[in-house]
Amino acid sequence: MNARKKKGKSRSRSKSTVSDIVENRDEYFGGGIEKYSVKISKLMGRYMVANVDLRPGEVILSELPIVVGPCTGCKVQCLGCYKNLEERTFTKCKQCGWPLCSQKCKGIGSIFGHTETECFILKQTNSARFLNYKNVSTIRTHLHAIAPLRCLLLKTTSPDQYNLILNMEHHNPLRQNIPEVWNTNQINVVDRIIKDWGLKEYSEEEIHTVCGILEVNCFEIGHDVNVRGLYPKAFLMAHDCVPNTNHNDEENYELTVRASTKIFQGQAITLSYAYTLQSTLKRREHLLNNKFFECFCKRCSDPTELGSYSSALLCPKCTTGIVLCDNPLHAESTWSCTELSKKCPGYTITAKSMKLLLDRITEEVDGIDCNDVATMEYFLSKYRNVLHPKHYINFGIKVSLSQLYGKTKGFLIQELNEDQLERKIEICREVLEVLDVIEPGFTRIRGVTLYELHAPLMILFTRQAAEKNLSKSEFKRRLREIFNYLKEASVILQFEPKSSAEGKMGQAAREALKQVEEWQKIIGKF
Ligand SMILES: C[S@@+](CC[C@H](N)C(=O)[O-])C[C@H]1O[C@@H](n2cnc3c(N)ncnc32)[C@H](O)[C@@H]1O
Repeated sequence: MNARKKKGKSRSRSKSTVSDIVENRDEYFGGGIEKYSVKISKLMGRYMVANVDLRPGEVILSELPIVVGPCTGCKVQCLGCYKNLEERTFTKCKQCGWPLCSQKCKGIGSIFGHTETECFILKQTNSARFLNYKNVSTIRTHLHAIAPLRCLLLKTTSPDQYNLILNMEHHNPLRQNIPEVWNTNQINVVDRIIKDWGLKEYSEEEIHTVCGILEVNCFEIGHDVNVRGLYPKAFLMAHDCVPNTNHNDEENYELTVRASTKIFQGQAITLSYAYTLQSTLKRREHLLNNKFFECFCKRCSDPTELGSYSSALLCPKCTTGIVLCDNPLHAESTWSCTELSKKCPGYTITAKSMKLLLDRITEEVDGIDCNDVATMEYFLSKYRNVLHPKHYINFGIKVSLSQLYGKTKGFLIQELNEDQLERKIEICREVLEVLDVIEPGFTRIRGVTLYELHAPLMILFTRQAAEKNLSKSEFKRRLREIFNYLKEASVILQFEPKSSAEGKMGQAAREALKQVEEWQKIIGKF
């Protein structure tokens, strides 16, 4: 699961209507000191609401996981630390024979790694005899059973934690009717545990339930590793396509959830289970197939996606009109030109044709090298009369360009000419305009984009200041602008892990800010 409206306007977008609230659930409510309480609605089940007004950046909760394990669809990983083992030499656990990065892996015997109990069970069941080390990639599917096994082992080692897990949503009745989901779990998890390993103390239904709980409630965590974690409280946050929280996890998998915007008392505390930079169609499809519910949030219900135009096309008939989905809550809905004046003779496209068009364009984008600035710019130009400038496909390209200008070979920041610096500024501003709608407030991507924006502004400023082309007031205005972007970037990025790319960017922002503050001392307050 993952994490955002303009500051100060959040109250109007509280997720649950009063009539939707059925009952208060106080069992998660720790003696009045928690910043949230749990309510239950017919639509969403249990969900968190703020007990007090929460400021952007404020910690809502911090907690260790109940269970950590490999994701489904992962590559072959170390059972202790989850390093990808497919592109490196590795070893087998001397006891149980399952893959490890080394006999000294720090995850051996660790509570969120390869525990003694797990090792004992995997050894006792002689489970490694099913692992074909001659064809390593075949081991991938065997790892699907590890996280479910870790949950099941809690039944004896920590019954309280097991009961906490069993209290989570599994959507068995819905998942049972999706063969790809149910049958895959039957083969990779249920049959593996019961038939191959002979662990008959668990029923098929119980194992399917645990699989469902992991699918519905896990957070994707870990740094440079493909890991999922089940947390005792954070799972209670409801989904919203413009969430109001952000989260991070530390080396020890501790998860910290912070408010990304102001959250008013009584408002739902939300995160996005889908990728916010995608279109409504894609997000809703993901939520239905992976989280088993239909999203009816304000963004999904609005053809303009709250003015972010993430799904909008340009009209091929009148060329100025915007083509939007007639009913975004129906995947099969037609799309029409919304130009109301007489300029457009009328344009409608079926859902099927729209899908074909977007699939073709997506294939083209997927073929672009992730460092190829020129081809990305060519793509934007090629589709300038087809895709709305803020369409999610264009937006993805612009996010990449906002970072590539100044960073990639041939486009290093000091090498950029004035036009290229202006282009970086233009793209960063366009990206921020959309982010202010779909990922507002203290969000990682806003922090990064603000930092990216300060850099070309600073270079242009120093070049022009050196040429003495600036009046005193212009000098101060430009410096103030840079200062403000840097300040916000450093505030947002201070919450990122120090060793991460974003954490390092936060550090760089703080250092650049100090330099600007030094100039301020010389030239006076700007
Ligand atoms: C991680 S759980 C959240 C906790 C869950 N509501 C409970 O009572 O255990 C995710 C599930 O909550 C429900 N849910 C969360 N957000 C929702 C939303 N915006 N609309 C409808 N259902 C939602 C869906 O059933 C989803 O599969």
